[in-house]
Amino acid sequence: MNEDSKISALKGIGEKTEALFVKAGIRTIGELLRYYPRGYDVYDDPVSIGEAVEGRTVAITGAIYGKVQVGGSRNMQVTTIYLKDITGTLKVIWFRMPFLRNTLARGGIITLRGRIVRRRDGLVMEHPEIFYPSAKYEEKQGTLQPVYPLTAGLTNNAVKKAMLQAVEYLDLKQEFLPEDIRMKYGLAEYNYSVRGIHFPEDKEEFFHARERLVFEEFLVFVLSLKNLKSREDKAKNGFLFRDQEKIDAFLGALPYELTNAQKKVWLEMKRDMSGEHIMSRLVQGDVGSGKTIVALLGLMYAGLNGYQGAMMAPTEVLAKQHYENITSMFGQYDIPLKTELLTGSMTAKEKREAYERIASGEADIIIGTHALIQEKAQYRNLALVVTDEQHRFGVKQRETLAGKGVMPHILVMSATPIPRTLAIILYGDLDISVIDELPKNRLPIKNCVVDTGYRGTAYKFMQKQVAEGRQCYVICPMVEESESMEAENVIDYTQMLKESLGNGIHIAYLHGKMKQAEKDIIMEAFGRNEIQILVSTTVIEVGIDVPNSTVMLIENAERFGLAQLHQLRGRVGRGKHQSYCIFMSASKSKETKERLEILNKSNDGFFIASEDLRLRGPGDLFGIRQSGLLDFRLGDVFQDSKILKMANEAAAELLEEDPELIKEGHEKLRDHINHYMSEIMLENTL
Ligand SMILES: Nc1ncnc2c1ncn2[C@@H]1O[C@H](COP(=O)(O)OP(=O)(O)OP(=O)(O)O)[C@@H](O)[C@H]1O
Repeated sequence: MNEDSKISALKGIGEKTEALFVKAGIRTIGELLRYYPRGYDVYDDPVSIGEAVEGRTVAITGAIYGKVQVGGSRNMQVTTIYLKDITGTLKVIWFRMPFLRNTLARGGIITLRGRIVRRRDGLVMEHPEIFYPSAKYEEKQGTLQPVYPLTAGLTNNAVKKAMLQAVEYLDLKQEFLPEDIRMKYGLAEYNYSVRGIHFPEDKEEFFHARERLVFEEFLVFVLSLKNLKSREDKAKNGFLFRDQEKIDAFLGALPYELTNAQKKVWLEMKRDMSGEHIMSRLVQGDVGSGKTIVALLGLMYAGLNGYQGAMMAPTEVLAKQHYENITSMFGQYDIPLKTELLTGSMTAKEKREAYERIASGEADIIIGTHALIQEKAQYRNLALVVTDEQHRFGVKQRETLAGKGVMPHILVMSATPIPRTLAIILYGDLDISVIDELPKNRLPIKNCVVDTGYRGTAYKFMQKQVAEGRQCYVICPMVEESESMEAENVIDYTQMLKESLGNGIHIAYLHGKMKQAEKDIIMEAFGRNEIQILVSTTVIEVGIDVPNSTVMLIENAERFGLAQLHQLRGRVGRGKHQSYCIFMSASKSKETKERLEILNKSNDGFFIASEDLRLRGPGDLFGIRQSGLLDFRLGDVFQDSKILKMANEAAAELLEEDPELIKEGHEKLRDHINHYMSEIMLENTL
């Protein structure tokens, strides 16, 4: 058995379980080993009730006090007990587990491990794991138990069981980092690290293991990027671009003037596209800074010069939004270019017809999702691709397109405020432009951080804004237990909001489990102001642009990262009306207040990102990754910026000494990079 063996080679994995693993992208032992935990349950020593702090997950040993109660609604039965120790009494609840009643009714000493939250009647432990009798806790005490990202049907236990076996077979895998690099940067060995990331004995082992794996991930990334760059440096610009009067006329007719920053970027793009080499440019700009219009100018430039331009959006909702805006602008400003939409959810017939118009050159500007670069999409003369930073679209896509013999100009848009030093490493293959100025007509968003007692006032405020013709977003409280409950939760919340606000205001909801067509209908209606209040999960966060919306109410703001809150807030303040963001939080903790205060004070993405990092501190690596930027499996470019810089330095040294990686001790690393590059290619064609 080796890393390429199928996972069915492991004990206890039959056909059904294998199918579940495959659904999660795990076919081989190697893929299983790289399926890293998304967090850990830390089984710390039990604390007393008096020491229980809101927001923490703790273990508490105590006596079951009084009767077991089962209440709540039929859909959501709630089992309640009281736990008592010498420092106090704590309420404990479980959802949808009425059968616990019999076990708990026996009374006695028990250990419970769960999250402490604040409810109306004080601190409550929610849905804890039960150790009964309490001595059972000792078996787990002091350990870190992996928590894996799961797809429907696959349990954490199933992954853990398979992983334990895979880790056993690890010695089959050889170290591939060159020994001198491992020594210089003090990195742990591969075997130790893989074992340590899945089943760390203690926190120290976890940190060492993680550091090595993050380094390895960054090193491979940086090396492939440099590899790509050296190949691309030579790419000559085979297109002929001439200035287009229609673009100047278009700019003159727009209801606003471009900001100086936008003008500068547009000039840089024009220079690139008519220059000697193929353009590879990243445009970085804070939320709402007006990146879309700049991208559109690029697309028009391609189209009016007789070429095709394509724009790839990260979600279907966004692709549709761009398609509609661009199509209507072309109509309004008399731009003789034909637009085409291409997304995964279109019917086979619709897609076929779109492919035909793309291949024949009838379509000039093509807007869509991933589908844009799939095998069947053959372009007539594609000269520009605009993409989004998400999912490393830039790198993957270039490889795929190059594989089709097409070498278009590339423009990557990013709203992530990464400091320049990091951007240069991460986008080493791109030139960087920054839009560092917001449109002039903008009024800064007014922020406030409030507790849930303010909810009624917030609703009245939204009512008033709607009466003035404006629109609002409400980000619903999150449900951590499960995705399907999230949908239910949004629906319940919407119902409650309808009851509070009465008829006359159209309120609709949006969540990740809805079908694409349903989401489209809602977003389009919201765009036309037929819906005034949109209740949503965070699916709304990227790029949605409805400038008439002026209120963003975020429930449970304490549960989001600052960067994400900033993105959410960016959905308002996009037009000429004064906008407001209300961060509502049930938490009384000082840390939460301090964090939210940063958003209250500032609307500047760069400042927020740096403050967020400062507050969290470099040791705060447990649990969920914060940014998820660039789709790294383990590394977080913000929190692991030191490791990223180290890996970059190591890559530069390596390539200087051995540019082709052919010297002794480097072959395994080279194989690994080739494997990584082909993985990227594979993901593209799936
Ligand atoms: N120079 C400008 N003056 C006034 N309004 C502008 C200007 N440039 C863009 N806008 C408008 O500002 C709004 C936001 O622009 P856009 O959607 O391009 O932002 P963005 O940078 O893509 O933001 P996000 O990252 O949040 O998607 C749009 O409604 C757009 O029409």
